[in-house]
Amino acid sequence: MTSEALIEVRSLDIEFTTPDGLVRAGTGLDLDIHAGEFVGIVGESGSGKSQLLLALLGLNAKNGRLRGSIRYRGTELVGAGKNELGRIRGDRISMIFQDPMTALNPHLRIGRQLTEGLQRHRKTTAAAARARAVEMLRAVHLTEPERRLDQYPHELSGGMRQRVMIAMALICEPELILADEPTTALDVTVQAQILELLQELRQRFGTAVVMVTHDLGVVAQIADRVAVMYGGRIVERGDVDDIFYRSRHPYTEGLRRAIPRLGEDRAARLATIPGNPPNLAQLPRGCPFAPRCAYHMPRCDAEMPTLETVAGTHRKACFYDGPLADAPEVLA
Ligand SMILES: Nc1ncnc2c1ncn2[C@@H]1O[C@H](COP(=O)(O)OP(=O)(O)OP(=O)(O)O)[C@@H](O)[C@H]1O
Repeated sequence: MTSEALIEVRSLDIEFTTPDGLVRAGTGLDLDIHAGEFVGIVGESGSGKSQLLLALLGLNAKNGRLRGSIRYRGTELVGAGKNELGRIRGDRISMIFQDPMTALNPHLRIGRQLTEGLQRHRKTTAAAARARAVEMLRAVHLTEPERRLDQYPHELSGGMRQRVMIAMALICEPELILADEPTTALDVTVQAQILELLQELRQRFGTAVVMVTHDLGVVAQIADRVAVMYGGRIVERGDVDDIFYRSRHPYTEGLRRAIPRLGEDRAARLATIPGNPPNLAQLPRGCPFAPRCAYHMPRCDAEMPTLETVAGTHRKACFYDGPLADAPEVLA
């Protein structure tokens, strides 16, 4: 892995104008993504993870606005024109979604969908594109790749469709793949296979991956670095071990407790963090996690803590400096 930054996000705000007021899906986001690394972005539903991912591709709703800076190899993406974004999107940076059915066209054969991006971004003959599509389907371990090209998405299982999406995302050999909950819609066994596949392909092609998930356990297995989001902010980030074994943010502690463990009742586990995430249209003045935080202090209601260095590249945005209740715990 090199230390070259592919993406530099600085002071990024992601806002939506709505009848209920301004929705702040992202506030003051700072993040670097280096060539070849696997970055996990974790948080509960509504914490702004998906919007951050979409912002990296300049994809934003009509009522949305980006402020701040996102540089891809030095090129500013905030405010970039359609042509510039179009050149990067699908070619240098591509995306995998949670539900392959929303990204795959049900009326088009797999082969056509796979080769479309290649033919748009590269001058490739139909025969060469088809050969490349077969090669990619092999790379994602789909059996009978030639036959798959002539099939429609509904003829494949959910896991197979996700493999097709990964093949589609990889076909132009992007430098970065953005994956939004790519395994959530799949059953546990297939989930593990897809994660393994992403890891294998990353090593083989040297592609960086940013994966969004609500499950800290998923990124534990696979990520090099992790950013934890809450209320549209990154509240803790660091190496995967910083976040798992040396976490210093009470919210991360809550997420860690919510990781499925063998023999545990799922319903009981999900109740680990009491209360609800904040309404992004009515964020409090202080720390948005304060109302749910077991380490809450009066100062937390008045001021928002900024990301401070814990050690090395480990950062946390929290005024509480003592040990967390489960700090010595090592995950099984
Ligand atoms: N076009 C829009 N207009 C208004 N609000 C929006 C728009 N798009 C997203 N939001 C809001 O932005 C917030 C962050 O959404 P986002 O999808 O990034 O969260 P998330 O952490 O990925 O959660 P999930 O796992 O549910 O997707 C949500 O409250 C959502 O309602």
